[in-house]
Amino acid sequence: MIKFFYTRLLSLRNAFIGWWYVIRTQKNAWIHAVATVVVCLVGFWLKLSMWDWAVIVLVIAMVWTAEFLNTALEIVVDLASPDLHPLARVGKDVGAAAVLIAAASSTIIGILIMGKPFIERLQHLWSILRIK
Ligand SMILES: Nc1ncnc2c1ncn2[C@@H]1O[C@H](COP(=O)(O)OP(=O)(O)OP(=O)(O)O)[C@@H](O)[C@H]1O
Repeated sequence: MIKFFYTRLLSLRNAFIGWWYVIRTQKNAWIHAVATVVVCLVGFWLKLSMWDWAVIVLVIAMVWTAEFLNTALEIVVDLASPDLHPLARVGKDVGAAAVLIAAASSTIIGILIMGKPFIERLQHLWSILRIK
């Protein structure tokens, strides 16, 4: 039983090492991190509903998952094919496409959920400033 929990703890530790590797080495991950913080701050500011948050968390997780899998793919491709190879290129390009699709669709979903309330909030603020 103790061994079971110990090995689960080790797995968790490995997952965090992988997570830190992505944060440390992938420039795209820095963009995702900034986008994640900005989206969460704006979401709190707009007081999004529970369901809106559920969708936002889902699409944020989708982008991060795509980035993590793409990084894993890049590393395995580099390991298997250190020299240039057309198949290695296709493998990496397809991985990059997955991140692109996740990021683009998340942006659209973010705009659909937060676009209208964000503009309404700005208009509200603007009307308060004009009265003063
Ligand atoms: N071994 C290879 N053989 C052929 N083409 C490759 C190889 N490695 C990389 N490429 C090409 O170079 C591109 C960039 O690959 P690289 O490994 O530098 O990814 P990256 O710059 O880290 O990607 P990202 O910007 O998504 O993090 C790939 O999408 C692919 O088109």
